[in-house]
Amino acid sequence: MKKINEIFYSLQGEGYHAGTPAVFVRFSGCNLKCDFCDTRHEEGTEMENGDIVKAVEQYPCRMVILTGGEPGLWIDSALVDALHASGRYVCIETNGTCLLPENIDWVTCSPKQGTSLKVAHVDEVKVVYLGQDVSACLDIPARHYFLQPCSCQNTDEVIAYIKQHPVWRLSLQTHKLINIP
Ligand SMILES: C[S@@+](CC[C@H](N)C(=O)[O-])C[C@H]1O[C@@H](n2cnc3c(N)ncnc32)[C@H](O)[C@@H]1O
Ligand SMILES: Nc1nc2[nH]cc(C(=O)O)c2c(=O)[nH]1
Ligand code: SF4
Ligand SMILES: [Mg+2]
Repeated sequence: MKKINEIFYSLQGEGYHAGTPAVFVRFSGCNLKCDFCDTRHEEGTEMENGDIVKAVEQYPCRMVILTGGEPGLWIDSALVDALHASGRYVCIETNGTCLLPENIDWVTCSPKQGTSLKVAHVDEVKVVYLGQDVSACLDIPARHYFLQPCSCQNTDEVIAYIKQHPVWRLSLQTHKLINIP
């Protein structure tokens, strides 16, 4: 059984796949307590892998985004296999502190200060930028490096930093700008 906070259909708002229709599976609970966290995730309902796949199958898109809370606390290769068998492309949003199954299609890692990473494979690094030293995040091997303003509040600061350090790209939380989930 896995504890699920919500399953909803929207567009990926952030990072490399921004604009892509996706079903979000939000797992309950997290091992960190980031001051800036914009998500309520503690409440939840217990679901089997089959129930999760059935809920995802209500929607016509190919992309599924496992998020939370911290989905790495819950997920296993059997869930990812079941989503693959249902024809889905499986992405995860993770803080990187958990070992993940290797069959996930796309890993977005958002490292948090003072934590050590256990995630083995990362496609995109996406850091919430609040003026901290982010240079060590570039040591994580990945295909893309994004800085994301905190709740769309400090975009000017993020743009200025990126213009000085052009290995980074801007990720806006576009869903908040257009008022969708
Ligand atoms: C809610 S977290 C869930 C997944 C995982 N726990 C993590 O932190 O990556 C999803 C994404 O939202 C980002 N995030 C959380 N609060 C934010 C905020 N106030 N502004 C911008 N991004 C935020 C996280 O850094 C992460 O990239
Ligand atoms: N539209 C939309 N895109 C997102 N990308 C990552 C999200 C998350 O909370 O993990 C999120 C979210 O909550 N909504
Ligand atoms: S790791 Fe992710 S879900 Fe957990 S508190 Fe931080 S931003 Fe929120
Ligand atoms: Mg969110």
